[in-house]
Amino acid sequence: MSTFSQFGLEPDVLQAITELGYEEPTPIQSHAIPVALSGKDMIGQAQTGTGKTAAFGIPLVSKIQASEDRIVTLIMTPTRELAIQVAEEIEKLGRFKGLRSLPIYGGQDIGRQIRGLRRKPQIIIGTPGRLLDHINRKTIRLDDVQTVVLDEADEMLDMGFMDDIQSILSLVPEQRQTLLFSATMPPNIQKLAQQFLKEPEHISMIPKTQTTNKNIQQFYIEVQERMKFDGLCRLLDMEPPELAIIFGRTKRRVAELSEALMKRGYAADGLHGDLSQNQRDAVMRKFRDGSIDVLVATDVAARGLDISGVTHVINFDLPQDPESYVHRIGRTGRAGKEGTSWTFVTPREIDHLHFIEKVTRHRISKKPLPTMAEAMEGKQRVLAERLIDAVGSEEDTSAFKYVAAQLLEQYDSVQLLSAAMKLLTGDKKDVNVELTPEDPIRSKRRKFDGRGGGGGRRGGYNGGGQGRGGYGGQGRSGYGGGGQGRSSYGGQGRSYSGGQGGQGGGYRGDRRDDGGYRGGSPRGDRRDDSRGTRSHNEDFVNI
Ligand SMILES: Nc1ncnc2c1ncn2[C@@H]1O[C@H](COP(=O)(O)OP(=O)(O)OP(=O)(O)O)[C@@H](O)[C@H]1O
Ligand SMILES: [Mg+2]
Repeated sequence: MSTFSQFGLEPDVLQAITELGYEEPTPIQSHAIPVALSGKDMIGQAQTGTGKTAAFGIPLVSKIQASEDRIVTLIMTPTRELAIQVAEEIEKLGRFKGLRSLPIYGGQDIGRQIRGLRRKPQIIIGTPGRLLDHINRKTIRLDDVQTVVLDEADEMLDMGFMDDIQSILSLVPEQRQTLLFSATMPPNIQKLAQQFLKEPEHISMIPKTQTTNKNIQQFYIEVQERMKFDGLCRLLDMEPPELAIIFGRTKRRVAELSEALMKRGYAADGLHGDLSQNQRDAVMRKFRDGSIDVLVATDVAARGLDISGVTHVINFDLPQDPESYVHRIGRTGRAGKEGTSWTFVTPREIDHLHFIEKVTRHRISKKPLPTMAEAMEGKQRVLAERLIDAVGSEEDTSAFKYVAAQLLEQYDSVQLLSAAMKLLTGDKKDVNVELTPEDPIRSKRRKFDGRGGGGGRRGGYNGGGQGRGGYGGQGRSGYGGGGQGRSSYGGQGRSYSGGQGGQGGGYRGDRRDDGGYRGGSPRGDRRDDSRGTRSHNEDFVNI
């Protein structure tokens, strides 16, 4: 068993780790911490919810002196909520050392950020757009940065941040350490890695057999578009979640769906890029403290968010690409906990679902749409539990006792209790709800021959291939860069499992699809045209 003390960390950092409740390092932490401490560039890949934040957070707080009064570490994340969350974890890791960190993200008052910068933080955690804003205003200087972390690096590319990242990194000294993390590493990450990393060590803890987290039970339901909403209500009733995140395809979809759920009596709210940051913060707060139990969101919530108590993820709309699927469902089943995901698929989208299964190398089990009877049964079970809990609790119900006794004298007890339960359900099944239908996702045509090297324009999906030194290198790299610890990026990586090289990966796919698949530019289909040509900003894409 490995322990945190084996890394030779300072007592202040070890104390912070203990306070966070981390007893032993997760596999990615065991492997990544020594490499990051050594100063090497690194690409770290591990499944969702397995502690990648601390895998880069621990070494970077270890390297900073509390007396330092310049920005020496820069962490970039694709979304604001993630910047806030990562900043909180870094703050906790560095607090006994007395380190100062600051999140810098769009939508927050810039004056407030400038005041925060006067405290001379050593660590900045930011989204690219707002970071550039500060750089242009000369409120942030990157001349002294020694370590850069790109969290969710592939998503930043996908959102069109490549130019911004390039501009930002051109201002960071060449002599720096760059770390890149994500649960998924599609081939376009090669471009980023080649440009910004120097002989990176590739550490992948992704097992050959499955890219999604094994703690997540995955189901899908084939359902007509017009039946989705009723299906969703039945699902929520049949298997009431502690907390659930429901993903919709677009901002409009999320707004409509959260509204509709509220109308039907669910404690839900929506999160998407058209809300003000104050609204976004309020929704996240309500979800984290449990005052709502259903968060409806665009892919803005797909990456990195770590909310304890999320038992269910529901893809109301099928995600556009396998990476999005992996990350969305990864909002549950974190830190060793169990989780369940449900995905709605319209009949015309079945091919696309199979494509996701192939790339993630996991069969998603088919389930029938819950029946009304099953939904009702689930609801009744929960109500009965709530009532029994209330009877057993210390709560004072004496004020109702007299009237209860009177009612029981006049009416049948079963009838009375049933009526009370019906009222308690807050059932609003009759409220009319209409959603604008979404077009089905078109399946991307890609080949999965599972043999040979990356013959396609962009190389293989798995980067399997003959070429030495190329992306994908020699090893039988799996999707996203290789089975446990196998070397991918030009053979720089370590091998933890001692695999043999030579064969191409499984679902390689040469990606000679029409129009390219997740290139370096913003996802066309997520673009929100009403915003004109604003670019390089999370507000630009339709999340
Ligand atoms: N060593 C550890 N022991 C116990 N819990 C841990 C440990 N390291 C991290 N955690 C917890 O695991 C959860 C997931 O961590 P984190 O958010 O860093 O995952 P991740 O790998 O970055 O996931 P994602 O790919 O979704 O971003 C967090 O709640 C974190 O506090
Ligand atoms: Mg993360």
